[in-house]
Amino acid sequence: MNEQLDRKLIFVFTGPDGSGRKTVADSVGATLGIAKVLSYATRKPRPGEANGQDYHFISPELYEQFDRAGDFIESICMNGNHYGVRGMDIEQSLLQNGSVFLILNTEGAELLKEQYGDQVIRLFIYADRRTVQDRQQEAGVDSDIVRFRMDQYETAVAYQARCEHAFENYDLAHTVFDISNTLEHYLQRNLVERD
Ligand SMILES: Nc1nc2c(ncn2[C@@H]2O[C@H](COP(=O)(O)OP(=O)(O)O)[C@@H](O)[C@H]2O)c(=O)[nH]1
Ligand SMILES: Nc1ncnc2c1ncn2[C@@H]1O[C@H](COP(=O)(O)OP(=O)(O)O)[C@@H](O)[C@H]1O
Repeated sequence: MNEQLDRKLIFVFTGPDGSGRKTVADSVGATLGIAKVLSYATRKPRPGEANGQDYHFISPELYEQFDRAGDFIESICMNGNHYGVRGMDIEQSLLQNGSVFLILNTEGAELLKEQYGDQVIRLFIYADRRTVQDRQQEAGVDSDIVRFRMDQYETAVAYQARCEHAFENYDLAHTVFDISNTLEHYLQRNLVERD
């Protein structure tokens, strides 16, 4: 990757499903004016979700086409649905927008770190098991999906040790404030280094 892109940062929000990664990430992104790089997903949008806002919702055929072309820098299959990020989207957004953020499960966070090294800052978002389960149930997530996700809870929590930062998420405003402060330090340091 060229030197200009090297200096920009890729913030990856990760952690257990239901911990609040999307909610927190979108709020931090809006607070700091950082652009989101969206994943492509073959699942159907849920009520309230929009194409181009939550995911690029695409058909399995188009997903397969991108996959065969080698577009996905990382890709997973979960509950019969495919999710992936195109490397070209990350690089284009870094060029156009400066630093960017993504929301990924722990495997995706690890693969991005392997690929982009020091440019990737992993932000681990967590809450206790009971809270995470209750939030998903309240949000109307299908009970089979909640069960599947809770089976992965301990494995996901163990990934905290590998992340650059970890933030508990109980009081949303507090979480967003803490993370925004942390990221501002990175962004300012990069500006100074560039002078
Ligand atoms: N590795 C990877 N994980 C992803 C990607 N897009 C979404 N995910 C994660 O895949 C899991 C399943 O997503 P989904 O059931 O749709 O839940 P959502 O988080 O409510 O969208 C979640 O943990 C997502 O964060 C991706 O491109 N790569
Ligand atoms: N701090 C919080 N307090 C209460 N509810 C929260 C908090 N953060 C997120 N939520 C809610 O929890 C649910 C899961 O959050 P979401 O951002 O979708 O999690 P994830 O992306 O980690 O799966 C959503 O209904 C969201 O509104």
